[in-house]
Amino acid sequence: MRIAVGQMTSVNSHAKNLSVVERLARKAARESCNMLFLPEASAFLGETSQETVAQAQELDTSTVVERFRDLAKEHSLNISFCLHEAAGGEKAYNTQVVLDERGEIKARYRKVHLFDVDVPRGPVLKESRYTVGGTDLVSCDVGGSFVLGLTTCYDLRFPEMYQALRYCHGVNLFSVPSAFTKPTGQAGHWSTLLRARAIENQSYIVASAQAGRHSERRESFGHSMIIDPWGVVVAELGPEETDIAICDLNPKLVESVRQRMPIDQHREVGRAALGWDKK
Ligand SMILES: O=C(O)CNC(=O)[C@H](CS)NC(=O)CCC(=O)C(=O)O
Repeated sequence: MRIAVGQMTSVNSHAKNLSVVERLARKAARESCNMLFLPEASAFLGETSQETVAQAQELDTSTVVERFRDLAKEHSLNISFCLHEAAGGEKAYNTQVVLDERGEIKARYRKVHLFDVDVPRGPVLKESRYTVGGTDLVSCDVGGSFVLGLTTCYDLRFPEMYQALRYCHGVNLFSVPSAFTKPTGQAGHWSTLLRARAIENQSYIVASAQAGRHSERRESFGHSMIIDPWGVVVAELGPEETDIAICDLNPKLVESVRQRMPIDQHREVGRAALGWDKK
């Protein structure tokens, strides 16, 4: 399966973001990719929480979702993208959607861990002010040989979520669409945690990131990457560019890493204390 990780600088306009997404999808299709992964808030990145909630979409009736579905169909491309989904009342879900190559919704994941953080030398962000946290772990089959585990941004700091997806859902590929802050990215958290999740779960990681300046008040770290199950960064984008990077995923590499280093059989605490097991 050939995949593309897409990077962009979303703003508070569906139309502007969709025209960038169209460009990335066209390029991914031209490069014979089967799947395109887009960052958190790929459809809309609000400058205020009120704006984000006001623009939240209903998946079933949204014309924005329809545009993504048309793109998937047109290019015969599986697409992972993110938007805020209306939750009723004053809040929204921070949702990742996976479309198949016919444009059908294959999976919907509502971000579980909300970023309520006073970032050292950075902004104070309080995601829970406008977002309702999800409660379900979500995975889906992609490309025949892969089980994709859906996670979003700040989830990256909660390794137990990745382990639950690996051991209970049989995941061997994780998506981590993100809008990582610059200070936490510059401190090395982004690449270190992504590589750790890949190594400890012996799985591919596709981390599509927002990049550069969205508005006067908001900037993201960029550096989208694809990491293989041995922890090697096999594709990476820069701090600001809008582009895709490509990788051919090899299911045999997952198998050989897991066979040579069988941590699934050695995880004494995981099995005894947590009771997680393979599906
Ligand atoms: O709210 C939106 O419009 C889009 N969502 C985000 O930007 C989210 C919540 S504020 N950002 C993160 O989770 C950053 C995590 C991070 O940077 C870290 O863990 O260091």
